[in-house]
Formats: sequence, structure tokens, C-alpha cells
Amino acid sequence: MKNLIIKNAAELVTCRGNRAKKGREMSELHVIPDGTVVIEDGIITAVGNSQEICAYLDESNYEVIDASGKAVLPGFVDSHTHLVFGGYRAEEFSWRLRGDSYMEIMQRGGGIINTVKATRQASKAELLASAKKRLDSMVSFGVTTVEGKSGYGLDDETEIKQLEVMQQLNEEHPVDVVSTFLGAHAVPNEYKGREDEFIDFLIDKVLPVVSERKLAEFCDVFCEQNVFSVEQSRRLLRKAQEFGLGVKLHADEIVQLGGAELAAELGAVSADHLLQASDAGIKALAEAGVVATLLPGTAFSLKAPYARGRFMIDQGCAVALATDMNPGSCFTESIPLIFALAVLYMNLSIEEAVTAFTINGAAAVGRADKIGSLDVGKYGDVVILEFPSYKYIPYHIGVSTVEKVIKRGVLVFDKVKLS
Ligand SMILES: O=C(O)CC1=NCN=C1
Ligand SMILES: [Zn+2]
Repeated sequence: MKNLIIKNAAELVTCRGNRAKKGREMSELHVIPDGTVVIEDGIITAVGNSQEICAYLDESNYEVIDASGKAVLPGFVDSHTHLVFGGYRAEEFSWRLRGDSYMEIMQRGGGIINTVKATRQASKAELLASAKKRLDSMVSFGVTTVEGKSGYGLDDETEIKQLEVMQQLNEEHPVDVVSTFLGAHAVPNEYKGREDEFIDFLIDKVLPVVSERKLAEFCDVFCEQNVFSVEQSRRLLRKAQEFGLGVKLHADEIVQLGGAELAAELGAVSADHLLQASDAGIKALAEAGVVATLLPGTAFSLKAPYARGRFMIDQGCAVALATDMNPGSCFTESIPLIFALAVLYMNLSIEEAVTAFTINGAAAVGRADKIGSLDVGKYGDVVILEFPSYKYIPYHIGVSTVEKVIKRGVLVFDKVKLS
């Protein structure tokens, strides 16, 4: 089904635009009442009022979905996930419930290193199968593009294995996966106390292969106290830029290290987490046009303070939202949960949260020209809700309001058919 008409939408939420929206622009969704979107060969060819569009179209050449009484939006972009991993850390979750902190668990050899052990042991087939199941779940929440990170290998073989699995997902699963190299996710046991040498290893041995084989579009780093310093992060990311990769940072998640300032200095595509970001860092992100990708699910799961989303938008930042889906600090792919947390605890408006999960999420993966809005020329990535307004997404707390998902003009999820 490549030629498709989705017509009579109660609200056609276009999120019109081909770049990140910042500050006040984030509230502008450009909603068309009684709207229709036309998709041909997977690309949007018309968007507008139903009467005007359907007057000239011969519907017999198309599949037709009547979206009467339903809201229609661009497919959601989950721009920060740790999609490919082996093993789980449910035990650690119960340790955190009794009071152990995320960093305490990490420092005693658990955390990311725990997942590294399981991922190094897992076969590519096992990693592929588990990641496909997670992508299927993400689609049911309306996600049509996912950013996935490596970072559970911390050696050349397994980092490459994770990135190869994401390449294979792109070939075998309808969701588009944008790959990020996160070799600097933690210091592996074999380099304990020798962090600078580990950064050297990544620069000399892994980055060249990732770049040569085009295994990733971005390079990311866990810029955090007791993980990688601002200077170590700068050294790695500058080298990644020389290799032609875009850069992202896990910045100011646990302590205010200055990751936001570094992201602005480097012209990163996004700075992520920002729970502890300083006023100066936030202002620097706004001025540099770096997308502030907020992950309230992680704050919720770690019982940590939420990032200052309202302040960031008022300072002129472009804010994106994402799940941070990973086996340790935030094991969820629930878009509605993140939506609800953003509007209830970070004081975003519902309109700003929609922008943050569409066009700004697209900008955070460098694809605001292809996805993230219902504009002519963009991919036909569309979400149809069961309800007449986008306002139901956070209102129906934690429950998916998604009825149908279309990826490049193809129906890839249908709650009605499943019932
Ligand atoms: O704990 C994990 O596996 C993911 C994570 N990286 C940095 N913060 C959370
Ligand atoms: Zn993360």
C-alpha cells in the first residue's frame, strides 16, 4: 500500500516545518480541521482541507483511510534510545528501590558494565531478535524513526556488532533506525584508571572503522563525573567530527559538569538529559541552536529532579523529548508516559510536547528535512489516534492512544485489526 489517502481527520496536526522549532515556535502545530494527507510511493504529495483535496483526486487509485473523528499526526521520532543490548538489570532496579543510587551500583561494577558483559556474550542473531521486538513495541506507540546507540561493547568487536545489528534492523524492519556510536559510554574493566588511554583506543581503533564503513551518523559520549570528563569528551567528539560524524552528548545528567556548555562549543546536534544543566549552559544551547533532548522517563525512574524544560523553552531552546529506553536507568518505550511526565513535571504545554516528539525529534537526528511533520515531500510517516484530538495523548496517562501507524505510506500497525 504505497498510494494512500488519509482523509477527514478531525485534527490534521501537521507540525509544519523543516528545522527545529525553538522558544515560542514550539507551540505552533499548524492544525488543519477536517484535514487530508495524500501519500504516493511513500512520500507526501498533498496536505490540506479534505473538500479541496478530495475534489480533484480519483480515490480508486489509492487505499483510503477515513480518519473521521480522529486526530492525525506525524510519526513520532524517539531520538535517544539504547535499543540494542543483551541481558537485563531488573535486580538493580530492586536495589535502587531499597536506596542504592545509579552511580553507586555503577561504581561497584554493576550498571552499564553489567550490560556490557551480556552484550559481549550475545550473538548478533540474539541481539537482532530482541531489538526487533522492542521496535515492534515502539511502533505500537506511534514511533516511526528511532535513534539507537552502541555503547554496550566498549571494545571494537562488540561496538561494531551492535552497529551492524542496527544496520540489519534498517534492512529488515519498517522503522528507520539512526545509528549513534557510543563507545565512550563507560570505562571497561580492562581500562580502569586509564580513561585517557581508552579514549585513545576509541579514536585510533574504533572510530576509523565506524567512519570507513559508515556504521553510524553520530558519535555520543557519557560526559559525567566518574565517567568521562569534559576534556576527554571534547577530545573524542572533535575527532569524531573530523571523521565526518555529527556529535551528541549525555550531558549534565547526574552532576553539573559543563556538558551543555561543551555541546554548544562543539555545535552538537543535541545535548541530552540536562537534569543538572546550568543557566549558562542552557543559554549557550539556545544560542548555538543545539537541540536539548529531554528524557523525563529517566528522572522518573531514578527519582531524580526533572530537567528544566519550561525554562529551556523560555530561554529560546529547541527541546526534543525521547524515552532513553535502556535496561538500566529507564527501561521503557512508552511514549505516552514521557508525554505525561513532560507536561505534568516539566511544565511543557501539550503542543510543545507534540513538537518535541515530532519535528524537534527529527532535528535531533539530523532529519528535519525528511520526517517530523506532514509536509509535501516528506516521508509518509503518520500516526492516527483513536481520539479526536492530540490533547488525549498525555491526558490518557501512560496508555497508548495510537490506533494506526503508517510508515512511508505502508500500514505497519493497526490496533483495530489486533482486537
Ligand atoms: O544505564 C544504562 O545502561 C544507560 C545509561 N547511560 C547513561 N545513563 C544511563
Ligand atoms: Zn542514554
